[in-house]
Amino acid sequence: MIAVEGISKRFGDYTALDDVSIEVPDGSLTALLGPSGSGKSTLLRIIGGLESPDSGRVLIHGEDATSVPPQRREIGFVFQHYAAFKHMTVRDNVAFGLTIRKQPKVQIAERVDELLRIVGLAGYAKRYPNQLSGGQRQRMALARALAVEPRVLLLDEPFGALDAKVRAELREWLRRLHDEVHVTTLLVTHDQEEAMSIADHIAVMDNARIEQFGSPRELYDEPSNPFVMGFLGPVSQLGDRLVRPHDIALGAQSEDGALEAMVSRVIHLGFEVRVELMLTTGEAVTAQITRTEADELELGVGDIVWLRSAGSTALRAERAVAPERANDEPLRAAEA
Ligand SMILES: Nc1ncnc2c1ncn2[C@@H]1O[C@H](COP(=O)(O)OP(=O)(O)OP(=O)(O)O)[C@@H](O)[C@H]1O
Repeated sequence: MIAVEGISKRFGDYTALDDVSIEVPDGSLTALLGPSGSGKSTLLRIIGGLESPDSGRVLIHGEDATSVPPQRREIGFVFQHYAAFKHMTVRDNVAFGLTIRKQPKVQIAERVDELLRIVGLAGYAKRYPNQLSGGQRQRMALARALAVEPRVLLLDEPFGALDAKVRAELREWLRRLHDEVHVTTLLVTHDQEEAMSIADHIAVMDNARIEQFGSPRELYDEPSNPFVMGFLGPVSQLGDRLVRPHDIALGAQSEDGALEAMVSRVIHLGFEVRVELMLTTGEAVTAQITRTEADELELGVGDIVWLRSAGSTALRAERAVAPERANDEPLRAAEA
């Protein structure tokens, strides 16, 4: 387990991390998710020992690692732009950490073969880094980081420089790799879909703090505040409530507690239909319903419909923090 306790970090008078605590369960793939500048990379770099905190502690498997140099933390790193040795083959790049540790040649060869197989580069051992695609280079980087059997893998936007299609493929690939290797992994990303689709746990960061920590489902269904709710998916405001567009039910008849609205646009997205509406207050609301529901209502622009919140995920719009979570409650993952 990686535990971060009360870490703060300032750069001049800018606060990059403000009393951050988090526990990353053993063997999990945990994402640090947040907008640019929220402090994700700084937290990762402090865990890796590339940056030192002003206060607080980093515990790796129960040992205080706060002042242990990075090379002795048994950590593997992969960054967005990986600096490979250009004059070395893929095989030698992957073997690098083992070679400098002077391990027996036969053992190195076996381990490298296995790693190249795991990352799907078995046929590429003799190539040079500039003969690989961007995605292949990042997979080589992963193999190289894993070669020395780190206790922890730290990934900082490892697919950030790749195009959307390759990103999506590598994301699935990383999940499968993690299922095979099970090394405790922390992934920095600003992409909520990436975090939601592969992480066991997500820490949502904003303004130098962790806003919420939990499974993707917990965060989506029970966001503790409007920031988390909005960062993980679309949000509509219905009266004084923030709800998910797919949690808005549309009816043709007026009913208690429902809000009157006029249909301003109907957008067919295949199975789903996005309905843009205008409340009597003049506020715009977006609802997402199924094609069947839209057909039953025979929705057309200018129609009057009645909206109510039908889902369980709703926050009061003016409230910053949900009442069930106190501010000082420690952030930790649910039992796996
Ligand atoms: N060495 C440094 N010196 C001064 N300021 C820094 C330094 N490193 C980071 N910062 C500042 O700290 C803040 C947090 O940076 P950090 O890189 O941790 O954010 P991030 O959430 O990872 O964002 P991004 O996704 O853009 O990398 C930023 O405003 C950044 O400018």
